[in-house]
Amino acid sequence: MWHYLTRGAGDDRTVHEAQDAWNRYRLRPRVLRDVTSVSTGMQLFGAWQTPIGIAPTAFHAVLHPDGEVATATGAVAAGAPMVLSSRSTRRIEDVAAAISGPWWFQVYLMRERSITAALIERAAAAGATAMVLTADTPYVGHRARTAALSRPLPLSDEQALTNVQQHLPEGAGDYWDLIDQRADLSLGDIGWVADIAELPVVVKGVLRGDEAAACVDAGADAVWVSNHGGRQLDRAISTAAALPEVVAAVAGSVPVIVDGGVRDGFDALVALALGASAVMLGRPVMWALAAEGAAGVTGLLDELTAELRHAMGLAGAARLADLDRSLVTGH
Ligand SMILES: Cc1cc2nc3c(=O)[nH]c(=O)nc-3n(C[C@H](O)[C@H](O)[C@H](O)COP(=O)(O)O)c2cc1C
Ligand SMILES: O=C(O)C(=O)c1ccccc1
Repeated sequence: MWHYLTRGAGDDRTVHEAQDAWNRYRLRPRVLRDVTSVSTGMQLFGAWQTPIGIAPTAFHAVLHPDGEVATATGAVAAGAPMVLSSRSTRRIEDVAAAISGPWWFQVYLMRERSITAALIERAAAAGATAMVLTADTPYVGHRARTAALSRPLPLSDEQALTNVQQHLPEGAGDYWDLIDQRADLSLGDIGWVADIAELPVVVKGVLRGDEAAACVDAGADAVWVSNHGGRQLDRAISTAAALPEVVAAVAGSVPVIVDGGVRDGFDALVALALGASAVMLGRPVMWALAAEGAAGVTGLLDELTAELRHAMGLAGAARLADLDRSLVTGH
């Protein structure tokens, strides 16, 4: 499990660079601003108390007996956005029941489109307020080092198939093939997801300005700068390096979200000042879930949010809207 979570594709070059890349920026604080009360409140396909949220990650039942239900419970208590993975080990409806407010659903296009469509419909019916289409995984990254080190995940077929079982065609032989990733996903799929869900679509896994602009032209309602935590294309650039180019290219037409190597409130502050509207956490949520369940997830999100709030005040920003590009230098 440790290897599955921590490592990435190839030689882990992209994984190793992720955290250092945020640390290459430095802050240019404002002074003599009233920072008596600092708010981290944020609106993005829902209203939240913090712009620090939960990136979609697979198979939470391996980390905690309550799986994604515990993660969702932890997110709600922190007022943080949560993105539920297509590879959730808890039923979409059961996770949604743990959340009274908004949440987002991550879409993997599976080989059998009708299964993906059914998951999208169920998520929308259960109260999701946005769809996150993962674009960087036409097939899963080559994780040879992990494979050499790891044993199979302690995950039963029943857990892995929780959400798809009911949609498998009668007598389907190789169902693993039906739910595997599609390699032919395209810009047209943004509209495909939007039409089924009747909800905004975020495209996750964008690392270039021109690609972000193409997504917006194709109807994306937000773009999410991500290299999938270094698990897809090794030697892909860091998200800290890619973010400014993407922000410049979309020029305020849609919100930009970012993840990858964000580990404290200062990383979050840098990302928000560079123009991100929200900053998402992958692995840290999994550590917190494994260690302390829902309370661990809330504790993690609260701690990073408190750190962000304190740093915002010292940088002279009382609201997220006060954060701008002039606050950061470097890279
Ligand atoms: C174990 C693991 C499973 C993941 N599963 C998914 C997934 O199901 N869907 C998806 O879009 N991204 C998935 N991701 C990528 C995350 O959403 C996110 O992009 C990445 O973890 C962010 O980097 P960080 O872990 O450094 O915070 C996964 C990442 C990890 C570590
Ligand atoms: O491991 C991953 O990063 C991931 O996104 C994934 C893809 C397919 C199945 C499970 C997880």
